[in-house]
Amino acid sequence: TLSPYGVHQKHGQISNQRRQFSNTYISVEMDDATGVAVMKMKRPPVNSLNLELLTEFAISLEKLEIDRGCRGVILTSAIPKIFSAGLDITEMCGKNADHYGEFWRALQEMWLKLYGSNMVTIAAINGSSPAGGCLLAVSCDYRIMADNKKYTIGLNETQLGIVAPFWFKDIMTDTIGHRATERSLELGMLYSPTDALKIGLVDEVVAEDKVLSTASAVMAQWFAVPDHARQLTKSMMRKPNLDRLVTHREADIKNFVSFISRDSIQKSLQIYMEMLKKKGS
Ligand SMILES: CCC/C=C/C(=O)SCCNC(=O)CCNC(=O)[C@H](O)C(C)(C)COP(=O)([O-])OP(=O)([O-])OC[C@H]1O[C@@H](n2cnc3c(N)ncnc32)[C@H](O)[C@@H]1OP(=O)([O-])[O-]
Repeated sequence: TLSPYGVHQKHGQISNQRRQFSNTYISVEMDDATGVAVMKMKRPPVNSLNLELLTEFAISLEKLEIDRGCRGVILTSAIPKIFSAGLDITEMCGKNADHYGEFWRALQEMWLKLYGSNMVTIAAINGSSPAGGCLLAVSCDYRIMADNKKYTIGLNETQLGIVAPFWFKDIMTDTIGHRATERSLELGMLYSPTDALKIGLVDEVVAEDKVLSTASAVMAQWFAVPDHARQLTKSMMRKPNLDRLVTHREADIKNFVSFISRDSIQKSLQIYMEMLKKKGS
């Protein structure tokens, strides 16, 4: 009952169809022949992660997780030149404490689903990927970035006067090591694809038009390993980080809400937003 990619039989027959579902900000194309879903973020102009996008992201992943035909997800962007600009700064500015709490909880939820997924997750980074965009990429099993020196990736939070929480830091440390993370996070560094490859922040840099095809080829390699063995290994590697957030989830929300509500932090974010708008005009 297994195809060459190990696709399970569903409803008694192997289906050879592409299925699509689309929300406002996320579209998913599921290929039943390969067991691979391509999940695209589509929130112009820069795929900034607002509450709705984060919620749709978590729901879409959950749907794929329970879909027995789906073994892997390629995460990418429908917007040229931008993977994701990270958290939507307007969600963290001028709102009330309840809103900040709800927003942070949605971010945690999305991350627990993505980082904790049983599926093979591959980030096809087809554009810039700062802060929360980098978090998405680093939470996947494998990262392929488009070779364009205008694109950058990294956790640049300190440049905005804000601080990446412990769970961003933990997975960055697991990816590039303690010393590189310390320097990178303190300085809020953004790396070109070549530099990101050098420090191991991405696994491969390929021509822009080869990002998706490379992701499919890498997926086939990961599918060659029996699912149960790969999944148990992934869980063994990632469980401590997942447990740490689950255990400290409420404290993490409280911490974010009190930090982001400070006048000085609100001022920093406003100045950063004005700078972004000036640059764009
Ligand atoms: C608490 C700790 C955790 C925090 C984690 C985070 O992720 S913090 C987030 C850290 N993230 C960053 O530091 C990334 C900041 N963004 C950038 O560096 C660049 O936008 C870019 C390189 C992603 C794209 O460059 P480009 O030249 O292609 O595009 P452009 O620059 O011309 O922008 C177009 C429009 O989008 C707007 N807008 C942009 N980003 C955001 C946002 N995150 N949110 C909201 N809005 C945003 C921008 O103002 C402009 O609006 P306008 O004027 O049309 O009304």
